[in-house]
Amino acid sequence: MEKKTLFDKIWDAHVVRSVPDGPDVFFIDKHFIHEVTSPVAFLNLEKRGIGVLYPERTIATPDHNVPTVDQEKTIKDKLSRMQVEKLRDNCKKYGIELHDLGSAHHGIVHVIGPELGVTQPGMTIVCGDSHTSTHGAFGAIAFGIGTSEVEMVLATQCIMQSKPKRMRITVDGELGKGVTSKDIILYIIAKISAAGATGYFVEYAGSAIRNLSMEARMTICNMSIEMGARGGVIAPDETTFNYLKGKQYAPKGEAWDKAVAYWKTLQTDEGAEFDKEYHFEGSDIEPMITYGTNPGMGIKVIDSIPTTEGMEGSNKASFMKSLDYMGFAPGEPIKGKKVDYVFVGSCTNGRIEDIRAVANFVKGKHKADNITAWIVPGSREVEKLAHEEGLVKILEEAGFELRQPGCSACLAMNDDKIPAGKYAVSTSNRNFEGRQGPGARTLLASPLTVAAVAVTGEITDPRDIF
Ligand SMILES: CC(C)[C@H](C(=O)O)[C@@H](O)C(=O)O
Ligand code: SF4
Repeated sequence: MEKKTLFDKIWDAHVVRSVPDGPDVFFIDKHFIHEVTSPVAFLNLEKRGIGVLYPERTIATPDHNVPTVDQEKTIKDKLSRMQVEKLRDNCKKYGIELHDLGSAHHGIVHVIGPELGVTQPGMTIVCGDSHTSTHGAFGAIAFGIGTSEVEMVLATQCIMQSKPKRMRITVDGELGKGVTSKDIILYIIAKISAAGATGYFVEYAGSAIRNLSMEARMTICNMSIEMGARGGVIAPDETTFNYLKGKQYAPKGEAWDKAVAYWKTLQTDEGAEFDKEYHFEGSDIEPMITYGTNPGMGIKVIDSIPTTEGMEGSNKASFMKSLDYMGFAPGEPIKGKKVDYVFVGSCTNGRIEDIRAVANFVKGKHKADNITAWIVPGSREVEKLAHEEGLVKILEEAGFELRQPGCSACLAMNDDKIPAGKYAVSTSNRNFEGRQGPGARTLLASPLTVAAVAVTGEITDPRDIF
């Protein structure tokens, strides 16, 4: 029998039509939409007089443009208000489930999908958003699409896709103290570069991955896109089933047993071939941080920024441009650099385990005077749990400001911006120029490292202050 990868099994089960040498026509099980990339898609549908084929397969939430204070009031920013209102109108018109501001399951689209149990193994999931890759943590094929594809999915529940190449990244062994899944993915991207997986769909495997919680797995799949991959996937297992069991949209009763039996087949067959393989050792990974302006420019917190030795021409020029933007010099240690802001949030690390990790770390401590500390839950559900578990109290006593759910300072599309020239150590996934505000300087790290930075006011190895 043909040996298949997990990715191929799911892909092949969703091909509606194969065109020789052309893209496959591919069925989409679930479609998430938000206010940024859906309005034009709906507008075009309307112009063409086409409806939404399966409204029950689409789920909506406003997340990017929303303010994270006073969400119950009218949105002040006109463009943001219009976008959120458009989303509301479109959902109403086409009968699409909307998790609106203030409702029990409002939040970042990639946080609420798993939380509701909409995201399940074996599914194909798309959204007009690159970090749709997050959902791959459940053993689903999930990837970001453009606005014209959003339109296509709304109208036909299908898209046309060429099959990507297959890559497997195996991480084996134990992780050291203070090392989190964010460090694993920052380490991988630093090793293979921000373009290292371009054209591939990545499967993450190995004992270090298997041992991670669902939330930690989501952090890894979330950042697959930051190394150019189309998406990332992790085979479902007991951790996945336990997470999903009882969730609102998870199958129930007999349907659950049937689903689990199928989900258990979603493994890469022994001997199946990948186009490219990487192996890493968990024990080589240490707390990581980025120093430059793409997520591949990462080092261990204890390391120095690379020198330009061996770099030439445009590589050297872009490296220096990046360091100039960051206000850093080649070869200098990153530890001890002064920081102005910390941001805990986003679809990478805005879930309850992340907030727990930060709260446990800062309990009984206080943020440094030079730090503004924002903590933004990924969803209302996360916010609720953080209150119930007493985490909000701990964080507020430590000087953190709790804001309402949304993308917030992950990207400068709403009011939460880092001022020009200021340094922010952030649990999000992108450190591009201007990402957190014009001129803002972003360093990506794990929630634990961010907590340590909040307490000392400078780049710190979390292992130094456990
Ligand atoms: C606004 C949206 C289209 C964008 C994306 O596709 O990822 C955003 O979520 C991001 O993280 O940059
Ligand atoms: S939290 Fe950040 S990365 Fe995630 S969807 Fe929002 S803007 Fe994109």
